[in-house]
Amino acid sequence: MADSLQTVMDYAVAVARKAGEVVQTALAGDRKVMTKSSAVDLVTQTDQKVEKLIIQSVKEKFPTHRFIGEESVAAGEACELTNEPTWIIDPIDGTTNFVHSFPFVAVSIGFSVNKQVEVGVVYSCLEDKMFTARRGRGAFCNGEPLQVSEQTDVHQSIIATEFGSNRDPEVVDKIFCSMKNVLKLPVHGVRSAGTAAINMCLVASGCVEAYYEIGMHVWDIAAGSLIVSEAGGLVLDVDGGQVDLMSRRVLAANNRSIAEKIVKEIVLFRPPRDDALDHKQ
Ligand SMILES: O=P(O)(O)O[C@H]1[C@H](O)[C@@H](O)[C@H](O)[C@@H](O)[C@@H]1O
Ligand SMILES: [Mg+2]
Ligand SMILES: [Mg+2]
Repeated sequence: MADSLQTVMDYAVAVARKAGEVVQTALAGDRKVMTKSSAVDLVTQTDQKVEKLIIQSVKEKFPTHRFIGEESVAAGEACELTNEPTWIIDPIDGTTNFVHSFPFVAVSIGFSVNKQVEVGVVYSCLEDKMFTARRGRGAFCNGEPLQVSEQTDVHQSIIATEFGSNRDPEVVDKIFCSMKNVLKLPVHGVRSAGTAAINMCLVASGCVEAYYEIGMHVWDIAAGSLIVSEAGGLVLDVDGGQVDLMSRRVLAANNRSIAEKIVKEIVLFRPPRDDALDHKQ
């Protein structure tokens, strides 16, 4: 598999770039907005078109590989991570940004074998930044090596998180409570890029010390998780334990010292797992 992983990586980069071009072109036109799990969980025809393009392209080259794609799962496909080679796809991470032309939008493609992410590609289309990682081979942005921040003092840190798309009052209260706790540590700032994949690439790039979220999905974080760990960071559960990609909980941090401080401030809850949730809306 070692050499074929490079073939997978090269193909994922080419497909992500092609997908990014479609996203950019679509930004110039009208976007028909539909909703999924809630009134603020948005999807457009471009999300669906880009996902089809990625899956069709990959199937031509790797006909036996499996897929977990955000929009295919929304249409009723199983969200099951097996030991088989699997492409984990978010065609547009940051759909709300895309709808509003807020300029952080990514194509995220992870590739896993034995349930372990081996290749991660995040293409931040509007910045034209191609983030890539292969397990054991480092993380890169447009070919330049990435390294997480060396900061160990949480008070000198910027922390990224997201509001998600669940507007259940109890969940919103927990999200805000965690955010308030982090802000009051104090930290230099709290930020939301509006895309999990780009938040993770910001950790990998050393611009923010940590990103945490409860409620995102496996396709939001599969590629980014490898990019963070290959840039020297840690990817954990929000309770500080081992990350489970299907659990919809993640904490990516530059180092353990920062991670431990953030873990203490997060109000924990467990959304339904990706492999247990009925995603079809
Ligand atoms: O739906 P997209 O835009 O692919 O992904 C977003 C999630 O829906 C949202 O819950 C999360 O907060 C955001 O970070 C993620 O990228
Ligand atoms: Mg997403
Ligand atoms: Mg998406």
